[in-house]
Amino acid sequence: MIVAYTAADVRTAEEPLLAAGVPLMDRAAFALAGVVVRELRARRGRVAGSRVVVLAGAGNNGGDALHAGALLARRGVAVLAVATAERLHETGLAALRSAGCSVVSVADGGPGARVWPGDAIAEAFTADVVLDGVLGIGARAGHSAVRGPGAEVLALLGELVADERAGGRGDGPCVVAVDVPSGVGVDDGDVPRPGGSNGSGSAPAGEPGAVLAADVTVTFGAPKPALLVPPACASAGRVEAVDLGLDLSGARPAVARLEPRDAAALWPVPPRAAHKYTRGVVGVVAGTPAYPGAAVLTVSAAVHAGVGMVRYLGSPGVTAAVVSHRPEVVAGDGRVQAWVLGPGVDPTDSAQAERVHGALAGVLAQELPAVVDAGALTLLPERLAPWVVLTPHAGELATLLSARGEDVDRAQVEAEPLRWARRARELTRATVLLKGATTLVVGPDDAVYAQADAPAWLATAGAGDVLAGLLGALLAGRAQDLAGEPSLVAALAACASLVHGRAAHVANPGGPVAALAVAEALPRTVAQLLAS
Ligand SMILES: NC(=O)C1=CN([C@@H]2O[C@H](COP(=O)(O)OP(=O)(O)OC[C@H]3O[C@@H](n4cnc5c(N)ncnc54)[C@H](OP(=O)(O)O)[C@@H]3O)[C@@H](O)[C@H]2O)[C@@H](O)CC1
Ligand SMILES: Nc1ncnc2c1ncn2[C@@H]1O[C@H](COP(=O)(O)OP(=O)(O)O)[C@@H](O)[C@H]1O
Ligand SMILES: [K+]
Repeated sequence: MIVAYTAADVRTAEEPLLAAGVPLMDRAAFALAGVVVRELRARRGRVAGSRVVVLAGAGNNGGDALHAGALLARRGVAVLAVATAERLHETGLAALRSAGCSVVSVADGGPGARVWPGDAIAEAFTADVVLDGVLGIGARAGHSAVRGPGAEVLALLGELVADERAGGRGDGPCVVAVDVPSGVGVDDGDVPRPGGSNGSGSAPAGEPGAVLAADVTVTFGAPKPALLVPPACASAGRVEAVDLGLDLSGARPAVARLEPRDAAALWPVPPRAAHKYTRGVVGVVAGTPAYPGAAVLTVSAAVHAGVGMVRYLGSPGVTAAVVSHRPEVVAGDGRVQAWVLGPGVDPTDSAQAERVHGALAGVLAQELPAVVDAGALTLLPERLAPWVVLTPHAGELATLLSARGEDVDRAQVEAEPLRWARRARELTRATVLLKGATTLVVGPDDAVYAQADAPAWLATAGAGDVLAGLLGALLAGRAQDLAGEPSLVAALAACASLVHGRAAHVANPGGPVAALAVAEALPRTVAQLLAS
């Protein structure tokens, strides 16, 4: 599991080490320089003779970058530091100068010759590596946007680098972010607008913010939430965490990301003496005559995920389609350990709406775990419970929140997904799984998971139905454990997202996938996870 800690928790953990004179910055800079050396070797085939531009802000983040620059210079790299502030980290600047590097400044009164931002950008864009050490965890929450001349350099260089990457020429610089890409909301993953503020001013997904997107982020002590949470995580590139020996055992992880071995440990493997009822029964209310396919996809996923039994409830016509596709399915009501409610359910279909309401009453009264998706998201009572997992995409979350008095649209949810997923959890008391390229889960006690396991090929109609069926099977399979451990529900939701994403890879590595193929890849995916 990868766990991220807030800036405040990392600072608190640094304090005793700094007080004891542990040279944390030296460790950070040494590791940072090591990553740059590896990137230079891999991308340019050499270290000595390469060019590195260090963008350095006023604080310790700049200090890390300057010390790393000095170490690189001693290995024959031509290093130019560009100061984005009037004053730079003192020992970092001294180390850089004594290693023979040049320093220029885009800030008035800064060290070295004053240069225009355009000149600094030209130097950076033609370098082999750019180190982004403008701002780290010193960014103020809610106001993380870089201020001053550094903002212009980062924004324009960011645009050039993005264009170059999109063109696929491969001759632009490798961008290495120091600790975090400068300017992101460290704890919430926001990306501010160019020249703007955070919050409602955040850049909508897809638009560039004033952040220089990194190829690699070298993060110190522990990953920070922004490296896992969208939209900022899209600017982090590969994340390399450097162990500084911080003791974070007293701190609560702010965000977690399950890895395959975690998912394997969470997966319900039937014991020798299992029978279908001990393995769990999942009830599915999905599909309407207008959307029969959603029912087929949901039950297919549940069957392939390996549940003890699937019971299906729907109109006679849809039931016939379901059973003809999946003869394992049992049609009609009966006892279940978990429910999946809503895929392909048109809320105006009174028969299905009634089944959803009936199931929900049992869910709340008997503490039965449930997945609530798509059409059923508009059929909910005000308050739910943590064992209910809502699985909206951004548009559905905006609708759900708007129905509860929040003034928010899809673009705003995409700009601040963690904030709005948390708000939905607060308002409904349910566990919230917000689907996207990175899927967020916010569970009881505000536990947050961020999973990014899927290829973009998974963004296809019906993929959400597969996730709902898969998660329902998982909840049914672990229903007994859930009763005594409500926080498990969020971990299981994250686990389902991981398995779903990996199944898309397994279904057709490197190419397009159909939703049904993802469901059919589940048995192999789970087997691979359990074997690894
Ligand atoms: N402690 C250690 O030994 C270790 C620390 N580590 C490293 O230190 C980093 C944290 O360093 P930090 O605390 O100095 O904060 P940092 O991110 O450099 O920014 C503060 C400076 O930026 C300025 N500034 C603030 N907001 C701004 C804005 N919006 N736009 C522009 N400027 C802004 C602010 O100026 P002010 O606003 O106060 O005038 C201040 O000068 C951390 O990320 C990690 O890299 C690791 O090496 C481990 C060892
Ligand atoms: N860019 C992307 N990369 C990876 N996965 C994605 C991306 N966009 C969406 N997904 C995933 O694809 C699925 C789409 O689900 P959903 O929007 O509910 O589709 P549908 O309602 O048609 O089934 C979700 O699991 C989501 O996390
Ligand atoms: K930085």
